Amino acid sequence: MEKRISLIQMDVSFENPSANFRKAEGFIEEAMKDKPDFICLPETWNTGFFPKEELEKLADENGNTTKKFLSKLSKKHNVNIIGGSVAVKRGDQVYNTSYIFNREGTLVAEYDKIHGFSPSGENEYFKGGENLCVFEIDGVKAGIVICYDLRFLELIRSLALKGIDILFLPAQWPHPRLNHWKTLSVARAIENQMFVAAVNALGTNGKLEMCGNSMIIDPWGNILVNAEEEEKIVTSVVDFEIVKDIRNRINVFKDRKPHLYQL
Ligand SMILES: NC(=O)CCC(=O)C(=O)O
Repeated sequence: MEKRISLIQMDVSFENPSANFRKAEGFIEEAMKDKPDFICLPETWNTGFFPKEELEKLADENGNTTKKFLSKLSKKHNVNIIGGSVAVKRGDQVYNTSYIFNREGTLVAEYDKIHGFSPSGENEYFKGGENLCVFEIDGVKAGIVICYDLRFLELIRSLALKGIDILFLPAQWPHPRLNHWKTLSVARAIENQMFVAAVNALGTNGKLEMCGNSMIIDPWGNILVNAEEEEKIVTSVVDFEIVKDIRNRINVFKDRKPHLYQL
């Protein structure tokens, strides 16, 4: 089974949700020229990563604006949208939440980022999620994690053990850690023998400069496409037969000895 995946590597305007919604809509329209089955947005594309003083004011109340927006566009274009993530206010907490919509414009899954990036104080401003997220769209079994979650290999192995064939990874990952972004994304693809669709942002937040390099990586660790550091859409075909093939050739999942380690 083959699917076309488009990553929107967007320069996110810091603290400017209305400009970001306009830009995301334009990019989704433009991505349709590549006839994708899946379109993916980056992390906190509504606010940037992340406003501190203005967070509560700028966060999307119950995700209502984002859900309406993604539902309308996925239905209009008959495309599945992995909605990156947005800052969402629920009750008196703010979450870093991803919404996933299918071609019919129906919300099929949502995920709250589990690990807040403590060096930036994200864990103090956002409430961390408590649930893993696995979903199926168009016959594809997928999981999602957000940015800093990438460093927690146990989380991603847990998703792989639930049988996912592709991991979506929206991010706002900055310089100077481009090397970590690339190396860890490729490592997660190789060690779990799955595709990784890693969609980073561009843009600045004070001293932080996001490093782009959105990539689709196959289970052998080949980078099928890389947006480098340009604001643009990149698209690749992914062939899910490769997942079955590599797992037959080098059957890591069969050869594991989990009684000797935690996971
Ligand atoms: N948005 C993030 O979670 C940033 C993560 C990061 O910069 C890192 O892990 O390094």
